[in-house]
Amino acid sequence: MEHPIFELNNISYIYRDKMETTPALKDINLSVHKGDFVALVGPNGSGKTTLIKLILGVLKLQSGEIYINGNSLRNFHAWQEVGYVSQKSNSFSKGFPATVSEVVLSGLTKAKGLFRRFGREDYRKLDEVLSLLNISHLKNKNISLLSGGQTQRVFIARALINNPSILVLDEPTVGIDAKHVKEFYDVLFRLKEQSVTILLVTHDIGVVVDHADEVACLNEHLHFHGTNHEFKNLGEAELSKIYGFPLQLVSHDHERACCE
Ligand SMILES: Nc1ncnc2c1ncn2[C@@H]1O[C@H](COP(=O)(O)OP(=O)(O)OP(=O)(O)O)[C@@H](O)[C@H]1O
Repeated sequence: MEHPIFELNNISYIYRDKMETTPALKDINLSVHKGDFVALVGPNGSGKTTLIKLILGVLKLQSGEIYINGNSLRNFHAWQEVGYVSQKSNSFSKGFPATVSEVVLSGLTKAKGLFRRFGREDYRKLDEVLSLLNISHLKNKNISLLSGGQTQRVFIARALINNPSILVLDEPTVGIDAKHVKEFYDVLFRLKEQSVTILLVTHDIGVVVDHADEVACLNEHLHFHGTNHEFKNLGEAELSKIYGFPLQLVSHDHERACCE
């Protein structure tokens, strides 16, 4: 098997301030391979954001190692390899005077620096990602005029314009209606076909298990990491143990939903 696109080895993290210490992650080991779509799930306060901040280099590693494409994060500079779409992307556009093209091209500043001019290859790449996300027709539109689902695609395109090996998405379907949630998963499916590795943080476990290849369940420890089929077969007792309250996966209308 190929070596993992990213690998977490014995990651632990504790928040410390003058008053208290809060353990957030304990001994996390996780390997993700090229083209995998992994859903990272867990209850509130289970360490998902902390883990993402460590992967994105926003928080400094305290113990353990993270490798991206075989390179240790401790001396990692190739941040254009890691695309990130935050939960807040949807609210970003309100009143922001920029076109879709400008927002997507701004994703290149990670690689090119703030004041570099864009060249022919940049515009070719822009057209490619807009087409991949079916938003070519919105190219010259002002971002503030887009719907939530369209805005979300623009920010995915912005993350993809650097050709990242990994795309990290933090709660991307919050505030998006059912139709756009479906379209969103269609987009992820297309990205997967292009061998983009996806790490999706979500509370929406009922929907995501039908789309992701693998599910990783966090609650300070990594309680489970396996295929979506293995996750669906977890018993009520195991799920409730991870979440800390009674929980089961139920099916209706061919979709699975998560209920207390
Ligand atoms: N800056 C911080 N200072 C101190 N403790 C923190 C800080 N950020 C998070 N924590 C604590 O670390 C633990 C993990 O938090 P984290 O935000 O990673 O969880 P999460 O799974 O992303 O939660 P949610 O689903 O609610 O967004 C929690 O106990 C939280 O209170």
